[in-house]
Amino acid sequence: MEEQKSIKETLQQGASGDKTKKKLVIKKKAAPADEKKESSPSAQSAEPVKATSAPSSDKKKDLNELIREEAKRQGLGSGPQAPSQASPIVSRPERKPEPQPERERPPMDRKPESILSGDTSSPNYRSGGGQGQGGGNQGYFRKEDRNPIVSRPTSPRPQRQDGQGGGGYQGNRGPGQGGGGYQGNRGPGQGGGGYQGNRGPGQGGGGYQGNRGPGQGGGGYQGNRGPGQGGGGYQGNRGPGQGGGGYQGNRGARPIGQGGPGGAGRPPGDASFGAPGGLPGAGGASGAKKKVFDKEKGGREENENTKFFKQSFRKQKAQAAALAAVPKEISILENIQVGEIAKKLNLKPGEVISKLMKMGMMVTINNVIDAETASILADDYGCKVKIVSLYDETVIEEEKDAPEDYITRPPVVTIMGHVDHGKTKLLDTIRSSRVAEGESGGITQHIGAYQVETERGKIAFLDTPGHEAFTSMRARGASVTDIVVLVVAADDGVMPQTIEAINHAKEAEVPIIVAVNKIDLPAANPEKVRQELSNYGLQPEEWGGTTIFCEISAKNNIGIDKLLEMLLIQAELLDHKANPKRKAKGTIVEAKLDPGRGAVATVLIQNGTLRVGDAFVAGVHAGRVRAMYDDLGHSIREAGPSFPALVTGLDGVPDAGAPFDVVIDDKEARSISHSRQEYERLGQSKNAATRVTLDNMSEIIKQGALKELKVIIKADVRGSTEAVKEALEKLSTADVRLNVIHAGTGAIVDSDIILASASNAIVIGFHTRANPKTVSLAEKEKVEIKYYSIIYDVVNEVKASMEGMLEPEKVENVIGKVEIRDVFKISKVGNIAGCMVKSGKVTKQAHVRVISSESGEITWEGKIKNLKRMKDDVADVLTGFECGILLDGFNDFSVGDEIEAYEIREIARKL
Ligand SMILES: Nc1nc2c(ncn2[C@@H]2O[C@H](COP(=O)(O)OP(=O)(O)OP(=O)(O)O)[C@@H](O)[C@H]2O)c(=O)[nH]1
Repeated sequence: MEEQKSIKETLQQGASGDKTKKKLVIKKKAAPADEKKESSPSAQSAEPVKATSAPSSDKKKDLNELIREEAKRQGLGSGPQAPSQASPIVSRPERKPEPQPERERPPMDRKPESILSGDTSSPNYRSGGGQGQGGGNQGYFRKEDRNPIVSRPTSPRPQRQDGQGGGGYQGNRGPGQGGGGYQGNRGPGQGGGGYQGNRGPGQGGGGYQGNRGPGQGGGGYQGNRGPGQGGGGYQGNRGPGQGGGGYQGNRGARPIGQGGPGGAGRPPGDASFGAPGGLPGAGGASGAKKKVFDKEKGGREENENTKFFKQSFRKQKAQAAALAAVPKEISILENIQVGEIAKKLNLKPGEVISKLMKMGMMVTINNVIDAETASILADDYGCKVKIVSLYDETVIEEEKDAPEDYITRPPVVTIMGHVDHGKTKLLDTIRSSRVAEGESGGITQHIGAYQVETERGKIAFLDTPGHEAFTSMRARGASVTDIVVLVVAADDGVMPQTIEAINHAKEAEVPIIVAVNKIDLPAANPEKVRQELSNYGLQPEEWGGTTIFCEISAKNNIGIDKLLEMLLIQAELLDHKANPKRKAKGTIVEAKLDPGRGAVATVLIQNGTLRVGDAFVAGVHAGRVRAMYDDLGHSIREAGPSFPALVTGLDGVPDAGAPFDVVIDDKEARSISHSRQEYERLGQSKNAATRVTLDNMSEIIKQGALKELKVIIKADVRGSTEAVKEALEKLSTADVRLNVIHAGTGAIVDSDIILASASNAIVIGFHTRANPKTVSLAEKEKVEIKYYSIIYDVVNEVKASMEGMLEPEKVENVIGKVEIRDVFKISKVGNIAGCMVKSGKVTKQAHVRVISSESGEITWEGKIKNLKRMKDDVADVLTGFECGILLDGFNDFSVGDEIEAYEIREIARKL
């Protein structure tokens, strides 16, 4: 009773504004141990009936009376009243009594003053209305108590779904609900304590909350309300979109979207306690409490709670809206900037950045992520990622044209086959025979492609060594060839590159015509070729298959006409059409920087007609046709479908296989070129991750992503090529096949790199090197070139790589390049190379290799015996200085050869 007295005193004092006795309330926390026990869940659990009729009910009665009394004193009325009455309590909804258990009065720990003053900061704040408990603020409990208001531990809890927490009676509910206090049957996503009526999903907050629509949050008493409201404190019945803490009356009269704690007589959105908008007469009473409320800690909490609820609600709402806007599929390049993918996903960059951070990636808006990361990210938003090429990403809109304008165009033919089987000779024979037929006039020049005219019609040939043109174009996703002529030497039969060519053609779904070449040779065995090719799915027509075989001799011009005829018959069957009336569209066959004319490109027109003056985009470059030539050097004004034209007027050298499109004007051309260059820059780092190297090989094998290790071997002599090839092929295991896709002699050249790039292969140079241009191409394409001089090293290293047991890597660091400008023969000493250091430096201690200026091959490797500058022995000589070099045991060098100086460093492998 002493305690009750204290409370009463407190209430009275609180109402009169005297704050000196507030400490009395705090005393409540130190309630007698037995009383505490009674109200504790465990005690209630043991004796539920007793618990409900325990002395606490007396306390409750007294307390209720006190509160009513106080409420009356303040003119707030009691019990459920009509909303028209000028009292916040009056405006509470009438609730039908829920089938609730009897309640136990909670321990009191809040300051009554704050209750009376409208402080509903505690999420557990509850005010009655249901169960005939009358109006007035009644019942409050500490957060820690969880559910002191309704403690029915023995009441069987109705079945509920996952994610529900909180004590006290809780009706059937959906998932994700938490909070204490009585809570009626509710939808998912609700949290909060205190009595909460039947509600829709997405509600949170504590305290009494009437039956409400979805999306509401906030603590304190909140009447029946429309959707989208948040905020704490007492809030009357209101329209949608209103939030705010503190007491807020019925807001029917206020505009939608009000927030902030309410306040007496304040305008909407005012951040303080106020009167219910639209309810006359309440302003005075509530306004009197304003000061108290503001100074109370509870007020601050209220604001914080309100802010929190509002923020989290807004966040949820924004997230839901954002998710709805994410497309089902996006297309990206292999690499994409964070900002760019956010744009494509219709999300804010911040959202994407935080998602990536959750995935363990610290990124900024400008960072680039790879396609795999992008896919995982997009997948989280239910969006699929399609990886496209640079040119797909910057598609140039197709011109609409009439079907009746389409006419049959000449076929485009690529010649492919194994090395030395006669591809070049065949092309030469076809071309020279035509030139000989009297078409000469201009200066014949090699432009990489040409058209020939036969009695039956025209044929365009791509005049570049088969694999290089075909593969580089395929590597860039271009498909220009209609028919492949597979040249197989009748005396040699099917060889690795023959098979490679078949596979390339099959992959590109291009029909093959076989030209069995060199039938003039005595060793020719065309039947054997037929037999061998049958094993690769090329059944000759005469054997009941579908493949046309032509026996020819490119050298002696035998069977060439027949071959051309067969090509045209095949073309008729394919019936490729094009519209010469539309803007030109084609593919770059080859391009280079011409000293006199700048960048020039051979363009194979695939559709439309190209004219001098047309603005165009070629790959990542823009231009305007300044001049055009045919393969004979004749200046031409226009070029129609299947015509290969040499074009000048480009602002850069495009890649072979890049698309060529005529656009409206220079401005459009420059704009497309600019975006492509941007995308290209972003994509530069992409290859590193996907290319196979000796370092990452075992990891890729382990991931199961590598079933076949492709290798290109280049060696100084044919014997070495075969030996290395044989030794490497033996390394094939059940899991990984080692496939030498190309083995040749001579220096490593661009076409090796292009093939390696298209096939994801590594290049092995055995006693041979790549020239600087090829090295930079390899760097650009991220193709690994490994040099060896001992076959044992090649085998061991590749084997170790496949098994993931690499020794520390010996890294060769080229420190300088020296050109031999003179050779001095000195008897008994040997030949002294009179040199100029072209780059870096040469040191006495360095390893050196001599590279032949003629073949590009390494002719010797070893150490320097003597390094002299003028007459002095020196330790090193720097760029731009002359020096004399005596090699340790090698004299067979010539003027023009290069000496490469290098160091060898050992570094640990990073697998
Ligand atoms: N006897 C004979 N020799 C031929 C014939 N066709 C080509 N050759 C010879 O075979 C050799 C190789 O011919 P190329 O045309 O260079 O062969 P390729 O397939 O283009 O070779 P790569 O460009 O190295 O791939 C040359 O010496 C030609 O003269 C032919 O029909 N008969």
